Order: sequence, then C-alpha cells, then structure tokens
Amino acid sequence: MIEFPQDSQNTIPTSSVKIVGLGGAGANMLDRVALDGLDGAELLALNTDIRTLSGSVAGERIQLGRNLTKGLGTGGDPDLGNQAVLEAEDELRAALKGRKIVFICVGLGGGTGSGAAPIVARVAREEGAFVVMFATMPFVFEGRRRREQAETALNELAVLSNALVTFDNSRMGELVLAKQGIHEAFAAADRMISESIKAVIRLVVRPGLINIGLDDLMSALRTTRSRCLFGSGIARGKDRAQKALRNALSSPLLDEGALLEDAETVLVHLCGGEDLTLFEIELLMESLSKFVPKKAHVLFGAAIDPSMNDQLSITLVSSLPEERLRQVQPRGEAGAAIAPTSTLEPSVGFDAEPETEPEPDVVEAVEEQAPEPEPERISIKAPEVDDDSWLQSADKEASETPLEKPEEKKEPSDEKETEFFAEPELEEDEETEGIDSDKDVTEPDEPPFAESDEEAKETKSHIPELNKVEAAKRKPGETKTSSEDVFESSLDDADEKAGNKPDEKSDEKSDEKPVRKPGDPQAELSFEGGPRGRFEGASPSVFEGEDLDVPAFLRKKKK
Ligand SMILES: Nc1nc2c(ncn2[C@@H]2O[C@H](COP(=O)(O)OP(=O)(O)OP(=O)(O)O)[C@@H](O)[C@H]2O)c(=O)[nH]1
Repeated sequence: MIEFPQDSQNTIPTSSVKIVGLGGAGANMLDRVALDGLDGAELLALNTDIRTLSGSVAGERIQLGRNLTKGLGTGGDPDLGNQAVLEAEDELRAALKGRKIVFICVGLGGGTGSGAAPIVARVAREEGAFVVMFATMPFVFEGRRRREQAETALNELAVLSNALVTFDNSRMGELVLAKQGIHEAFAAADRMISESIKAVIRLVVRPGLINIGLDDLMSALRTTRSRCLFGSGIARGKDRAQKALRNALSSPLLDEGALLEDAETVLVHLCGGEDLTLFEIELLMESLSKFVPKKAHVLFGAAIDPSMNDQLSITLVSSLPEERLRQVQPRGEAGAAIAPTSTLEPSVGFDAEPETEPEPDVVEAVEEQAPEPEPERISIKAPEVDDDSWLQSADKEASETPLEKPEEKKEPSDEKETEFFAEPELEEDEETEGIDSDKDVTEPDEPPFAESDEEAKETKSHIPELNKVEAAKRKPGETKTSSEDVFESSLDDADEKAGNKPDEKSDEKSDEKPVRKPGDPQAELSFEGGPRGRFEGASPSVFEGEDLDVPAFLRKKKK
C-alpha cells in the first residue's frame, strides 16, 4: 500500500541539523559535503590534529585532546582518541545542544575517529538528537590492526547510533579504476557519502509536496538486527524518472534492487524541479513496484526544489533482516555485492529500541564470528570529477540498461573476489612477483599499506598525479591536505621497498608542479625547497614547540 501523508509530519528546520566531521577522514567528507553545496545545515569539525582542523571548511571547529596530544593526531591509537574527546566533552555538548538530527562522518581504523566516535554519538543522543552515523571501514591493504580497530568501534556505534551507515572503503575503491590510486578511491567514497547525506537531508528536512518525517525514516529503518538498504539516484532529460530509479538501484547496497524483494517497509522520496509531473511520479512508482513486495508498506514523499532545474532525484531507504541478508548472495556484474564485513550486536533504534543500521552502500548488523569481509569487484562506471559529466554518463548508462527486475541470483564467483589493487590480466608469475614469501602478510603487526615491491612501484608511479589532485584541494596557507599524509606514508613505503634514499625521493618530488583549479587565485608553494610550508614573510606555525609546517609524518618519524 502506498501512503500519501497529507500533513507536514515531523519535518525539521535545517537549523536543527548538524553535520559533524570527525578525524582526518571525517574532515575530508565534510569538505566534500560543503563543496557539493548544502544549504543551511551547520558543519562542525572535530579533530586532535590541529593542522587538519584549521584547514577544515567547517564553520565550527573543536580541538580534541588539547592537553593530551598537543595538537597532533593520535598516531592511530583509539584509546588516545577516546580520552581526547572526553577532554572536550563540555564544548562538544554545547555545540550539539538543541539539534534534532546529527550526522556524524568518520573514517574508522585510525585513533581519533575510532576512539572518539562512540562518545560523540553518545553525547548527541543525550542531547536529544537522532544520530545518523556514516562510517567508512578501512581498505584491506591498510592491514589487520586498522580493520580490527574499526570493527571494535563499529560494534559500539551500532548500539549508540540511531542509524549506522557503513561504507567499506575497499568497495568504494572499486568504483574507480584500479590504476587511479588511493586518492581517487577516497574521493569516490567521499562523493558517495556526501550524496547519501544530502539525500537523507532532502528526505527529512526539505519541505515537500508530500513530506517524509523522521518518524517515517525511523519506521523504514526499524527492525531488530537488520541492516539498512540505501540507494540514491539522480538524472535529467528524457526518461529521467526511469534513469534516476536505475541509478538508485545500482547502489552497491541494493544489489540492483534484488535486496528490496523481502523488504517490509520501503521509503521512497522524489525531488525534482518545478517541472516535476504527476505522470513521472506514477511511472516511477510503477517501475519500483516490480522490485518491492506487494504487501510492503511503501512510504512516499516528494518535494519540489527549483534548484534541481531539470533534474530528478530518487532516494530509497529500507532495511533487511539479518537472517535474510545472510541468504542473499552477492550479485555479480553490474550489480554490487554486499557481504557482511563485521560482527555487530543488535543495533539500537530511536528511543532505545533495538534497531537497524542503514547502509547506503553497506550497513551491517551481523553476528559475532562473521567472516572477514572480502573485496569484490563491481563494474559500476567510475563517476567523473566533473559533476555534470558524471550525471550525463550515469544517464547514458541508465538509458542503455533496461529497467528490469533481475530474475536470478547468481552464485558468487571467484572472479570478482579480486583485491583492490590486483591486476586482473597479469600472468600468474607477475602477480606474485616481488612478494616476500617469508613474510606472513596477515600478521597483526604488519604496517598499514603493506605492499609488495611491485605494488609499491605501482603506488609510487601514481604519486605525481595524486599530488596534483590533492594540491588542487589545498586551502590557503596549507602545505598538505590530510589525505596527503596517508599518501606520503605510501610513498615512504614505496621508496623503502625500492631501496631509495630519502634524498632520491626529494629529487623526484621537487619536479612536481602542483596544479590549481582554473580561476583559483591562490599562490602555490612547492612541497620541498623554497619557504617550506608557508608563504614568504609569514611566521612559522609553532605549537607547543612543534613546527606545524613540517608534515606530521616527518615529525612523527623524528620521535
Ligand atoms: N573515505 C575516506 N576515507 C579516508 C580518508 N582519509 C582516511 N580515510 C580512512 O579513514 C581511516 C582513518 O583515518 P583518519 O581519519 O585520517 O584517522 P583519524 O581518525 O584522524 O585518527 P589519527 O590520525 O590516527 O588520530 C583510514 O584508515 C582510512 O581508511 C578520506 O579522505 N576519505
């Protein structure tokens, strides 16, 4: 039954919404949200690392662990992250006071995010907010320690958040071509997270023709021990309704709509420009009905937003009981597969009821001793950096693909269980070349970003390109973005493996010319040489005796 609520329900003003970016990854996600444009919602950045914090676009920033880490990151220690946020709890509480819905963006696996996220969620809940957590899980190549730290935090967050939406970075990484490297993979994940946040905000905040409120959202997500299904698509032009639906269903979390077939409640929200027609809505709902069981409760909302122009967006939110999830095998090819990536206690819903975790790409609520997540290859076309071109390519893809419910589930095949950086066409001996057979690569103590020599060379060969991308994102006065820290670590590893001396590396890097976006007036500093890390005439940024212009990884190395 499709329900058309006539009253305004519980829609909330944008001013009651706060988006929190926690840690380095959270700051990048927040930047992405801001770049993509989101009117009204307040942005709050939380970090131990003062350099990353000061580069954040957020209007509000709180330094965590001022006395504990003295402006530095936690070096991957969640206990430090936990203590650091407790030091700033009062400030945090004041910043979250009176908010009805709080989105928390965090990359799990490091110290600040993993250690502080549960406390941030708790404080937000105590202040009466509905907490939606968007968390990324580390790449497989980051090593077991990070994965374990992430899963420990995830278990806590499943209990503390109202909705937990998990993105596996490895899976997100597969949205880009393997050769595009770490930065593009992060960027792809950040774009998807930003889209998801905007879609949920569109659902509950934007006043619509037919409104969906928090009640509806919760009802769509509320089942015991379930995980959230989430898909969002946007399209323009002829057949835009069909195309938008196709795009939403191709979300890795929906498995081409197959995961909706047992859904009990499905929330559907449409948003279009002033030219949105009733005919389009009917067409879209008819197509969607092929993917949703007849007895399902379909909650429908629609909004007109003149800024959408000729675009139409559709957001689908539902949840799938855990038992059902286990039966669903990943679908190959264009669909994305979802495999449980962690073990979770029952998640808790609004008003302390055990509840769901949403995942726009993966939300999980599974049991202890669940299998380790395995990366799967998916063949969704990589979005272009340019939004419009991405939209056009998505449109084209959608229009070329018939919108039909998949009839058969395919058994997972070994073929798509390919590691993120694996080269599918390599000969067998090439694949193994350079791997140290004496080393147990699953050792808990292996360093993050452990790579074979070949992979190390491969990573290194992307560095100039990646640096250009990151350089274009730097803010005035910033010598590096936080992602470059991660990247520079890879560079170090690559150099070490290649047997290069530090000065050989410097020579290579000094040739790089950072690229600015057209029209951007900001001057550029070269990474090495010249007035290091600051503009000429400016004083060094010294904090607690630390020269913050020296990249964090170098400072950490000195210790
Ligand atoms: N999607 C995405 N993930 C990221 C990004 N940067 C880092 N990550 C992931 O987030 C995890 C945590 O990294 P950070 O957020 O930098 O770490 P932190 O929480 O600030 O913790 P410390 O630096 O250890 O204090 C990493 O292991 C990566 O998997 C990013 O820009 N986008």
